[in-house]
Amino acid sequence: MADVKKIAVIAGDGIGPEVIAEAEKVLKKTEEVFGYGFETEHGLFGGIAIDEKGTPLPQETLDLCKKADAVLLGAVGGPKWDNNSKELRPETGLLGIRKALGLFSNIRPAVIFDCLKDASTLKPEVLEGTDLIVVRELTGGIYFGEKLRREGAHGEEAVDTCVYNVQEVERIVRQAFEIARTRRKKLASVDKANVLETSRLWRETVNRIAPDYPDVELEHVLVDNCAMQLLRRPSSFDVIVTENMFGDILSDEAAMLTGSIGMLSSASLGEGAFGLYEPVHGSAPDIAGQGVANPIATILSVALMFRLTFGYHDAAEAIERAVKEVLDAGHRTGDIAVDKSKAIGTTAMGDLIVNAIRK
Ligand SMILES: NC(=O)C1=CN([C@@H]2O[C@H](COP(=O)(O)OP(=O)(O)OC[C@H]3O[C@@H](n4cnc5c(N)ncnc54)[C@H](O)[C@@H]3O)[C@@H](O)[C@H]2O)C=CC1
Ligand SMILES: CC(C)CC(=O)C(=O)O
Ligand SMILES: [Mg+2]
Repeated sequence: MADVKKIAVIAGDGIGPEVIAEAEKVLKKTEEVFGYGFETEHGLFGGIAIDEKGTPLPQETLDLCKKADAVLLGAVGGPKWDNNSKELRPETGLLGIRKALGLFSNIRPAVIFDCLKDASTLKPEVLEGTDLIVVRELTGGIYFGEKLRREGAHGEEAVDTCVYNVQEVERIVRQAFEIARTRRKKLASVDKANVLETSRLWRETVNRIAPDYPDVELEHVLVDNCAMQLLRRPSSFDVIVTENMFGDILSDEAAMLTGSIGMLSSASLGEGAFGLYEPVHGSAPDIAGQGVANPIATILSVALMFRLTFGYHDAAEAIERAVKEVLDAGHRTGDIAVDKSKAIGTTAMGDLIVNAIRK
């Protein structure tokens, strides 16, 4: 058996534990089929950690993640904690873990499975050939800038500050150029440089380093236009690099090209091989506890973990092949089913994929 990899599993809230259970079955099956060794340890995180430990990100959970080779995360949040103070919000734990682990780069691939074209709200001919990656800056920008409430001339005011420095922009943009080099060699840098100073710094930085990547075709796209072009000509995008909030919003939009946000996986990376892997979706309180969530985003996040952190390309391919095989055979969870009456549940979808994993 290859050396045992330590994986910290933090399932979180809502559908988090439901989709993580299926991803863990996939881990186990790849152990059996490929002989890789995994040691998983669970940590409390998000709303459940607030309830049990009084904080969304307990120190022991952070320590568990730091000791691990990779982290598998479900999702956090829910109405129960929506009116809590900032420190006691599950989402604060999510931002905190990304920052504490130095995960500045969030990679979100949106790949269309041919057999799911009818599940998208877009016409199949618009989707034809769509295969893009959103590279989202993850530890800067308005989500992390100073926030305050104050009394203004017209009553209470709220302030969110957006800050980016050159180093933060340069490291994510270089990574995006490198990723583009391994693909169709096209990079769209998305900003709002006609209005925002942080975006002007972003664009200047992109233009300064672009000559280092003469083989990559660069376009600058304003974020409002990008939101529109993603629906108009999605197949023309290859790699999209953008700041934290724009990337958050555009990747949810890109998810709908694939048919459902339940399909979109993500990797959050820093300088080394260590990574945190999670679905792009949230805790989906509207369907939590019903056993109907689509586990594919989380299962494909395991494939990303194998490829990007462990270099287990054979197992990553086997998982992706298994997902395709199951979808090609017509199996659908409710979010991607055209005929909802034939939809299967989370566990059934997980079992089908596990059974389809082979060398
Ligand atoms: N990474 C994380 O942990 C994230 C957490 N959140 C949190 O999640 C909570 C809910 O946020 P929403 O805005 O509702 O976004 P959401 O992504 O949880 O749900 C949006 C819609 O997509 C559906 N959906 C999401 N994942 C699905 C899946 N796997 N299978 C089938 N349908 C799925 C939901 O049922 C819902 O209708 C909030 O507390 C939010 O802060 C939101 C986004 C990311
Ligand atoms: C707390 C939010 C930033 C979570 C989210 O929407 C995301 O990371 O996609
Ligand atoms: Mg989001």
